[in-house]
Amino acid sequence: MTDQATEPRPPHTTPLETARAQLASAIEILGYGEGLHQMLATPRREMNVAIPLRRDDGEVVLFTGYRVQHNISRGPGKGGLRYSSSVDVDEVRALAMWMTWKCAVVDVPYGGAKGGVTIDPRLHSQAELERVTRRYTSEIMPIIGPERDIMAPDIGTDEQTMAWVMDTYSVNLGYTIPAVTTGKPLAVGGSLGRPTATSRGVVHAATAALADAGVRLDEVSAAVQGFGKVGSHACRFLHEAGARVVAVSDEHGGVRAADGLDVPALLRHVQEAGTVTGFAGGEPISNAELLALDVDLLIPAAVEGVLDEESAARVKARWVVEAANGPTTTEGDRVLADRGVQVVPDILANAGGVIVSYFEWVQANQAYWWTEHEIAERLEQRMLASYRSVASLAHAEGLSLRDAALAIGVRRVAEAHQIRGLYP
Ligand SMILES: NC(=O)C1=CN([C@@H]2O[C@H](COP(=O)(O)OP(=O)(O)OC[C@H]3O[C@@H](n4cnc5c(N)ncnc54)[C@H](OP(=O)(O)O)[C@@H]3O)[C@@H](O)[C@H]2O)C=CC1
Ligand SMILES: O=C(O)CCC(=O)C(=O)O
Repeated sequence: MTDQATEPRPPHTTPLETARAQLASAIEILGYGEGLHQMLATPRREMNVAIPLRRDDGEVVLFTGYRVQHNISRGPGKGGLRYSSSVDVDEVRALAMWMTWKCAVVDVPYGGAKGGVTIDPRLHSQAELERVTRRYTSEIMPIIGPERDIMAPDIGTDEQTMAWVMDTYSVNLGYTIPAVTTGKPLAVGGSLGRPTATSRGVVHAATAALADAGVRLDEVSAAVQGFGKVGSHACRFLHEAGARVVAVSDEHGGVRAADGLDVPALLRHVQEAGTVTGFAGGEPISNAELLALDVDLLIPAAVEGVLDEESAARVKARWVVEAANGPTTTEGDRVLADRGVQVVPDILANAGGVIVSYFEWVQANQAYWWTEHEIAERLEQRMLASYRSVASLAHAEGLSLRDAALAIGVRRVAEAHQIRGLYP
């Protein structure tokens, strides 16, 4: 009999290890050879840049930034820009690889890319963040552009960041080029519906997964980890659809109310306090406790790796819908599968953001703008059609939704290589 207390813990799985293991699983399912595997595992192009910043008080500090283009065979690189003190090149490589499969699964004509700067944006003024963003953009100018690589917001960045990137790029070329970023403010060529698109897509994916089991959203309870751009709107949409949102959290901790949180009041609290903690309409709860709550639907919407072997073993939810990128490690995935938890994978569940980014890029390229209704309708159609093709393959082949989504995404990218003549 094993002594649980003395058994060594498995080493922490990094996002890149998770991404590589997922690719290996898809390669096996598809029966591809080692040459193609290596090509798909390796980023096509990477740039590391040094970003000196003169702080508001005159001190000079140096940051490191990255842009990784994992694959550009189906179109330009596409993916967010992350500002976080924990960003490193391997994390950006993993996020870029996930973008490649995501864009292919929902069939938007892009490859996959991601950027990051190792900086905690909460410790800097807007003026400092603007200088960092402009310097980072200037350094990576040679590899970005509307036909090369298009940026969008991710953790720690927002519409304003995208406006600075777009302006820096445009000023360097001498004319305005809105399509170099997406997730911009409307005033500079942003799209209606982009700020809420990822969250809407998550709720469409959740609705479809529940419907496959004959369950409606207004019958379920939900817990959401992360209350930023994605998590906060996801809570709002779940609440509006009649789901009982019983717990939410951010990096400081969480709040819980068994009968359901008053989400509009919670959103007002966060506007004032900057955190969900201290909300009078709920009891305090830790992030670890939130993941283990007895709810129907669990939505991780924060960072990678939160559902590992240990935390996954405590999950009581019947569905995990991954709003975050890479929230489940390979071991966590196995544990959830063994326990019968249905996981709607990140590359499908959170693709609403890149779908509406694609709509924004199309609109900017045409200089012709769609209505919010048109965008919401096209987003829903594409999310549901993508979910259906993933779920059908999973059903037909006896695969998990993750393996089915990866198989579709990886196969489409491999086909592009083959047809272009790059098949090794
Ligand atoms: N923005 C988008 O369009 C898309 C985002 N994603 C993914 O969604 C996730 C969230 O992104 P986004 O909402 O944009 O990012 P934000 O920076 O807007 O929000 C991140 C949220 O996560 C919280 N958080 C950070 N670290 C932890 C932690 N260790 N435990 C619990 N909560 C934590 C933050 O808390 P605090 O506020 O206290 O710092 C904040 O509430 C990321 O995985 C991102 O890659 C995926 C597709 C598109
Ligand atoms: O909107 C985009 O281009 C990509 C957003 C993103 O970074 C993601 O989907 O992870």
